[in-house]
Order: sequence, then structure tokens, then C-alpha cells
Amino acid sequence: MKIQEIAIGYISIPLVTPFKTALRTVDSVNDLIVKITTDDGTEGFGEAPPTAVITGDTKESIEAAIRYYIAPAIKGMDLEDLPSVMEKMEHCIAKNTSAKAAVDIALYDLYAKLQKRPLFRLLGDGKSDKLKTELETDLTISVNDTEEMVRDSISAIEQGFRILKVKVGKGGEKDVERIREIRRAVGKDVVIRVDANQGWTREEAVSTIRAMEKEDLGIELVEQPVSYHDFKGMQYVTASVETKILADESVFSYEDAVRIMEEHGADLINIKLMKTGGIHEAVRICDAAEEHGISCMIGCMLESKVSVSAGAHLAAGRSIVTMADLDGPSLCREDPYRGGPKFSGSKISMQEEPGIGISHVPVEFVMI
Ligand SMILES: C[C@H](N)C(=O)N[C@H](CCC(=O)O)C(=O)O
Ligand SMILES: [Mg+2]
Repeated sequence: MKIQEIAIGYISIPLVTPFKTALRTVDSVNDLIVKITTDDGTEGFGEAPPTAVITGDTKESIEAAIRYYIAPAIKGMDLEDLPSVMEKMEHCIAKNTSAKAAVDIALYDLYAKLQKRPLFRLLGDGKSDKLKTELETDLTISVNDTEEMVRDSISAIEQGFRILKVKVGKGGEKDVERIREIRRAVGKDVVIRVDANQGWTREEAVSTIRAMEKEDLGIELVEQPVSYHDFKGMQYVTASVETKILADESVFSYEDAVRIMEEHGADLINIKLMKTGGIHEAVRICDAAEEHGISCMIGCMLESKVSVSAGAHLAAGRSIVTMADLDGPSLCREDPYRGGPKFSGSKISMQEEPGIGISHVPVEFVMI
């Protein structure tokens, strides 16, 4: 099957509440959607968010990378030789991981449709007994005043979430207060993950995490305590606290992941398709993590159901993925799509439709 047409469009979905991290505040998802059609008329869909503060990718740069570099490089190629298509895409332009992810997701969607199999079954690591048909995602609690975060946490529990991903990174002592009050309000059985989004210095990270340990706040993990390029800082924090440290913004590529694993820059890794440039590189990271015995999370940026579903397929297929931060659709006020995994509160149920499963994408596409 040859790649015949590539088209792009945009989707805009308001969020239930503003999404606030140490890095940014946003109140809607505004993502590029890509549609790729093969010469037999099969369609595959992908998505990319412009998360400029993390990936460096903007709406304009994502569109330009696809229009002027990726599309001309891969049009006409045979999808059955997927590794060659991926190699061509990787080398036609450096970085631009969100643009690559959107195209990679659409290509994997098509590839699995051509095999008439759901993507998660194709991505399985051979341990068929480990394939998951249901995932549990956490829900993000934005960083705000403590009282508001407590209210949001209680509301998340009332909606059926049992795992909270609490955003901090805005003042160490204040962050300890935030987590203390949330723990007090939700009780001891709720899992609390803490994400500092690079908001602390090394010293602040260690003293803040130790304070949480001293108060026995029961934190499952702390995500990206320090700046993404402070590798020594990541090593220092990981070695200095009992709590597990999860690398997010520090790991984009396979090489980043291997360095973190071999040089103890973190205990765990958060794989996001928008950082890896899609499923192809993400699978390589899962393979390496398996070799090193390092558990992974599959996370998402502020994305809607097309690309978050692709992340769910990867999480379901790979046994080394033990945690899901795939709450993009839950943060959106509406679901404009049809088909694909079912997102119902904290539960994500995989379906047996071929490909990723998304069948209706209400976007005006323009051929490029
Ligand atoms: C949406 C997801 N739960 C999340 O928190 N992702 C962030 C980055 C999201 C963004 O700024 O778009 C993360 O894990 O750091
Ligand atoms: Mg994070």
C-alpha cells in the first residue's frame, strides 16, 4: 500500500478547568490533526499539540515540518516497509518531534488497519499474557492555591479516580503544604504522584521531597524535579531521596533514556509520543527499559483522543509500561470523535477495532 495523500486540519476543544503547571497555563486543546490516505483509500489519523515550552514545537512549526519536509519525503512510499518510512521521516528533518509523532501515529494506525488488527495487539512484546485490555489513568490536579487543589482532588475522587498527579514546583514549602492538605483530604488509599515540571532547584527538590518523606505523605513518585538539562541534578536528587524519581522532560529520545537508565538519572521514565517523535522510537525505549528492568509510564501532553489513544495502545501492548498518565480526554470538556479506546473516568478500555480505532474526526482537512 502506497502513501498517497497527506492532509492536515485543526481541532479546538475547551478544557473543563484551566490546566496549570510550573511551566504554563492553558484553557483549551488546540491541536493539529493529520490524515494520511493510502492508494486503496484507507485512512489513518494522527495528532500533535503545540507544547512550545517542552518540545519547542509551535502550531506553525508543526505544520511547516509536515508540509515542507515530512510529507514530500514519505509520499509514494510503501507502507508495508514501515521501518524504511520511519527512517526517511527521521532523517528528513531533525527534532520536530511533535510533527513526527502526528505522522508516525497516522502511519501506525494505517499499518495496523492493513493487518486488520488493533494496534495494541501488534505492539505487544510477545508476552501475550501481559497484554492489557484495560488501563487505569491518573487525573492531573493543576497547581493553584492549596484550598483549590484540595477541592479539585476531592472532585477527582468523587469522579472515580484513584490516582492523582499533583502539579507542584511553585515554592518548596508551599508544595509540601499542598501535598499535606491533599493527603489529609483524600485519605491514605489514594495514590499521589507529584510532578514538579522542572520547578525546583536541586537543593529545593531534595529538601522538599525529604520533608514529604518525614511527614509520611505516601508519595508514589516525583516527576521531573529539576530542569531538563540538569542531568547531574537529576542524579543528585535520585541518590538523595527514598521516593522514586521519574524522568519526564529529561527524556525525549532512546539515547536520553539509556543515559538516564545507565547513569541513574532517575528510577523511572515517562515516555510521551510527542517527545519521542511517535511510536517507533517509543518502542525502542520500551525495549531498553525492559533490558534495564526500569518501569515506564506512558504520558501525554494536553492532547485529545487521537494521540492519547495511540499512547493507550502502546501502554496496553507493553508489559514494562506499568503507569498511565493519559488523562487528556478527561481534561477536555467534550469528545468530538467516534471510535477508539473507551475513556470513562479513570478507566481506559481497549477495543478490538483495527488500527487505533478512531473512525470519525470532525475536522476540515486541507491536502498538502
Ligand atoms: C496532561 C498530562 N497529565 C500532563 O500533566 N502532562 C504534562 C505536560 C503537559 C503539558 O504541559 O501539555 C507533564 O507530564 O509534564
Ligand atoms: Mg511531567
